[in-house]
Amino acid sequence: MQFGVIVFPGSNCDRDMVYVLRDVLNCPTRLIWHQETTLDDVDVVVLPGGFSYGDYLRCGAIARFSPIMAAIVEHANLGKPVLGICNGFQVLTEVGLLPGALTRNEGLHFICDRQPLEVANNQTAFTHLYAEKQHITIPIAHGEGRYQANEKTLAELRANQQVLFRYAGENPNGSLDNIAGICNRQRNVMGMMPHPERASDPMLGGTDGLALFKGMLTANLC
Ligand SMILES: NC(=O)CC[C@H](N)C(=O)O
Repeated sequence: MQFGVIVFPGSNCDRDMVYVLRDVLNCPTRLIWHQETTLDDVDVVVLPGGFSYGDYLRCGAIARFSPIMAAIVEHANLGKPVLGICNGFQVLTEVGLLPGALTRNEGLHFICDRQPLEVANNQTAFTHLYAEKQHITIPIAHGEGRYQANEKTLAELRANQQVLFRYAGENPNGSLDNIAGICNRQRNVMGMMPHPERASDPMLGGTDGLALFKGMLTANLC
């Protein structure tokens, strides 16, 4: 199973992601510059965190027009897996592969902390190695992480069990319904604001993120 990690101008978590996938988990992984236009050799697409295009306009609003995005939309529409972390989650909502939007944090500050999360749904290819309602700790680092959606979208997310992670304890950014991560209705596209790649090596102080990547490897995704 080959992973492709997309690099936009301003991405800064792409190497961390490659380190986890290639060095920690031994998976074939390649970086994909945003100007590439095909994903033929890639099974799983990962959009990493960062500050694509300097977060101008809104986070992810410009990256959404990068040449590689057409191939990513096609990949997703074929039912193949796509994972977006933080800025990657923002790009996925901007391009319409995930519902809702990420807006300025309630406190209007960039926040960087270790954050407790609750696993809201473990019945997906991404989360099946976690226990239902398991509490984990994953770092957050964002300025626009406040998840928002209209009533209809929120009702659909709940009805279809598309909320995969919720903030536990204090809600750090004002996200609706404490939402930290969601998937699409078909369950092959997922996005989350916290950074599991920063919690996948004991050297970094925690390994609670590793089950997400291991889950993808063992889920028979492709
Ligand atoms: N770590 C990240 O990916 C940050 C995303 C984005 N630049 C924000 O501040 O919200």
